[in-house]
Amino acid sequence: MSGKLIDGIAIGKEIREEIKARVSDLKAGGCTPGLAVILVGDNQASRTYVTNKEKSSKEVGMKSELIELPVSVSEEELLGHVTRLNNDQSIHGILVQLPLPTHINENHVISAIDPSKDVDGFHPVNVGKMIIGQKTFLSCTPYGIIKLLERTNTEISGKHAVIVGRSNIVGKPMGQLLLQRDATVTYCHSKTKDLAEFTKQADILIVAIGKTKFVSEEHIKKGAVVIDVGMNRDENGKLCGDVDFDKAREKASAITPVPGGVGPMTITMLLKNTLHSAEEAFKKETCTKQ
Ligand SMILES: Nc1nc(=O)c2c([nH]1)NC[C@@H]1CN(c3ccc(C(=O)N[C@@H](CCC(=O)O)C(=O)O)cc3)C=[N+]21
Repeated sequence: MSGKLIDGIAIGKEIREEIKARVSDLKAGGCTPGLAVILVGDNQASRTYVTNKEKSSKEVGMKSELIELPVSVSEEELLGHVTRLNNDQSIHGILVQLPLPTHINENHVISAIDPSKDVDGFHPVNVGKMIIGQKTFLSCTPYGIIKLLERTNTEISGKHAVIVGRSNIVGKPMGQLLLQRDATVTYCHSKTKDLAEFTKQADILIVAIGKTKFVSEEHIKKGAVVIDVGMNRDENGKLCGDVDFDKAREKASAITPVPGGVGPMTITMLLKNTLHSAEEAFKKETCTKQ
């Protein structure tokens, strides 16, 4: 057996076409959705993601503002930029690219973003709303994975979802979103004993640990849907996931590749959240005329 490929590029493109149409409606009403991205330092990987985000936002007709700050920037100065963007009516989404240099407290920065512009869904208020099922910005990667499952008609209700990884931005919110959709959820992490015993029970296996080809056929139940959130570089500098794709595909019924799986969906959901924020501003008549 060879599992079906879950094509994040194609599904992302479909959703971005829908976003583009709605952006065009908003612009016809005089409101241009605006996304601001703050990039601190010059980490090459971060720069690549940020460039992709800018390109994609322009493609759907949004305004994109990149604020580049030196690695030596103080927390106070960074917070000053956040405050300025909070008060800028032409900006509907603010993203501070993580990780930040160690002399800056990430929690301070995330908490300073106006929750109504927190298109990453990282602000404690939005995380809280997400957990209790209130409408809010959902963290882009887990949200994108839900869309991948929905658009491939993967049943979630009653299924056993096993999440490997418990980060605040992927693993934890992922489990909550699946729980809301009536999955039975198991979290595994670096201290889990006998990982394969758990992952082999998964109908839906989500892997977000950041270790190249860590998960392989011995971890996977026949017919499982496998979602690879990993973004690693192998010894040749080639982008690869946390899952040994070729071996895992033999057992999976469907699987995401890296690249071309979860990554393009993350960016798409960021645009969707930004659109949403602009639509709310438009309704409240606080979206400035461009
Ligand atoms: N505040 C914040 N929000 C984020 O959403 C955020 C962040 N910080 N820090 C870094 C991570 C990483 N991330 C990715 C987004 C898209 C791709 C993506 O599009 N990947 C392509 C390949 C890109 C390539 O070729 O290098 C793919 O998988 O097909 C990857 C990674 C968002 N992040």
